[in-house]
Amino acid sequence: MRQVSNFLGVFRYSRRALRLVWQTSRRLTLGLALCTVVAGVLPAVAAWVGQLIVDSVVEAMAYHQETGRSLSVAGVWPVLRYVAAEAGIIAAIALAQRGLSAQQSLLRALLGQKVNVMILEKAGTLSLAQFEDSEFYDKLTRARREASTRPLGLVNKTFSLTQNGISLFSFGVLLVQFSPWALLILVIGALPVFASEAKFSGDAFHLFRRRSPHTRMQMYLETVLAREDSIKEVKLFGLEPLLLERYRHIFQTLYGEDRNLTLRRESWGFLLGLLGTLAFYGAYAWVVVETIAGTLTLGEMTMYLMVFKQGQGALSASLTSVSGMYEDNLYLSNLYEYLEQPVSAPAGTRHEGEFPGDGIRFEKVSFRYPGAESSALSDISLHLAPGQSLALVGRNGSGKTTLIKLLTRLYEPTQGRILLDGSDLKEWDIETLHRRIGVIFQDFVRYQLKVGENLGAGDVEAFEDEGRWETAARQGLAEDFIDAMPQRYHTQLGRWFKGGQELSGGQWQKIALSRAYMRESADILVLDEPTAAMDADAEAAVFADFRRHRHDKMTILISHRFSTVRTADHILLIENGSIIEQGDHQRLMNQDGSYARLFRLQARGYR
Ligand SMILES: Nc1ncnc2c1ncn2[C@@H]1O[C@H](COP(=O)(O)OP(=O)(O)OP(=O)(O)O)[C@@H](O)[C@H]1O
Repeated sequence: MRQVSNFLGVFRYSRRALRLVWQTSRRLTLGLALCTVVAGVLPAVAAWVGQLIVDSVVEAMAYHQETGRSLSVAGVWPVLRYVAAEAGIIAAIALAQRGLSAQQSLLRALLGQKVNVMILEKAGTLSLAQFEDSEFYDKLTRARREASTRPLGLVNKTFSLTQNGISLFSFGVLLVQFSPWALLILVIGALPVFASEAKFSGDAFHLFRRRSPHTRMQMYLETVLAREDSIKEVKLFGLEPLLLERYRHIFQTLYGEDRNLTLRRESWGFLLGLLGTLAFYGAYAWVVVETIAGTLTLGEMTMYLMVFKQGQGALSASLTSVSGMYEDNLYLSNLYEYLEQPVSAPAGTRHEGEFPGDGIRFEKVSFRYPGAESSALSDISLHLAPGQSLALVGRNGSGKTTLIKLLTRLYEPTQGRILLDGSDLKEWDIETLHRRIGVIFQDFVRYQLKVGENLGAGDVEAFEDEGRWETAARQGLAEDFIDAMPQRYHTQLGRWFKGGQELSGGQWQKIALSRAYMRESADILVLDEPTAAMDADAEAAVFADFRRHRHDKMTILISHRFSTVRTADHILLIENGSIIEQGDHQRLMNQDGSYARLFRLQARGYR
């Protein structure tokens, strides 16, 4: 029973794949269907015309022998007309097959693009938590790597199976006139090999799925070993042999499993295939004997021989389709699993808070990362009013960036709530919220795009606005080095594309800072260690400028440099996810606690 449902599983996703192909191009799908039917029926017609040729040849020969007449057009024409008809049929088959392959290539391109766009559109709706979940990330990688070519593969194979099915059926119609038993023997002989194909294809997929983490590790190692941003360190630390060895080791394990499966699959395929061949040649011998006995005409024998030959071909093609379809189906299940991944769409609709001008409030906020053992933040309460600045300090891993992730709604608090202008962040329309926040994270993105576009990324509405690029670059202190570049704002950045210029760490940081300034409409500015890679002059200038910006905006600054932190209106010292001291610089110094100790420690270092 399981085998049967396994086998029927072959068709599980065919309908969805077909719908996808139909939505991609109706004309091409119809053309494909038409060519499939034509290419399916015509071989049987050709076999039948073959019979007519032989029989009419035999008849014409007998006629000439009996009458002793010499060859005449009238005598030969009845035979030649069939030959001409067969030539026509063969030409039509060739046309249908060319039509099939042309339409398939066109559909492949269109469909690949459509599925990739679907995958990327879906990626845009997912939460950060989903991206950080390795199992989910695995699904995404698998979907991207394989599934873009699979839907058309499935449809092609479904069509090819249909085409071969039609051929086999029409051969059956011819064969049943000889003997229904012969037909039955052939069908029964072919079933075991079909079943084994379906089983092994299933095994292959499960193998593929189970080891996808290993495959992903292999892909990762490829990236580390061959990409410009990691090669510097890999070379200097001499990591190549070690990583390459790991890469080889993974391959060896995977290859061993592959080899086992391939050997089992092919040996069973061969043995069970023999059964089919046996049945086939049994029926073949039967036809030959019947012809010798005179029950079948020479023409009929020729037809059956052709039917057998082509039938064998159609059968093995169907077999290939079935095994491929099974795999395609399983891969598609992965694609749909990914596409159907539930997303908790932010449901808020607010464009304005209940108390405009109230600023940001955290009320007893705690947060634990999905799957983490302990909380990254516990019981955080704070208030930041417009025009005020807040600095977060604390050891590595104390929870500073996590607080920003909650504020920007990349994650939801596990307990407590965060209010903006008196309303819970959950109630806010997510785009309105994001428009109000300008943020640069430590790991900001270095887009391999033009300088200007790297700035424009901060405000999609002004993505191409050169005037705004220049203003932002001035505020972000990037103007000088951009002006010195060969094509100024139109210089390509990064090394991936032709003519790309690489920047220094500090210059990239200035680009990121300018990007945050692009967000003019934002009244909350968050800088997560924005100046770590800048020189001291630049840092001083950034903060001088920063103060000018503070009039009506809320600024949140994360930094390990106490010299810059001290100017903030409000300072939070965070340890293990909790606030342990807070107040302005003077107050914290007067308290003479951890902040004061750390401040003095750093000040000594600078002296
Ligand atoms: N995506 C994540 N999934 C699970 N745990 C995380 C994740 N990101 C951070 N953490 C954990 O949460 C804690 C707080 O991390 P966070 O990045 O907020 O620290 P931070 O104070 O910004 O540190 P740093 O000064 O090094 O930037 C750390 O213990 C870290 O291991």
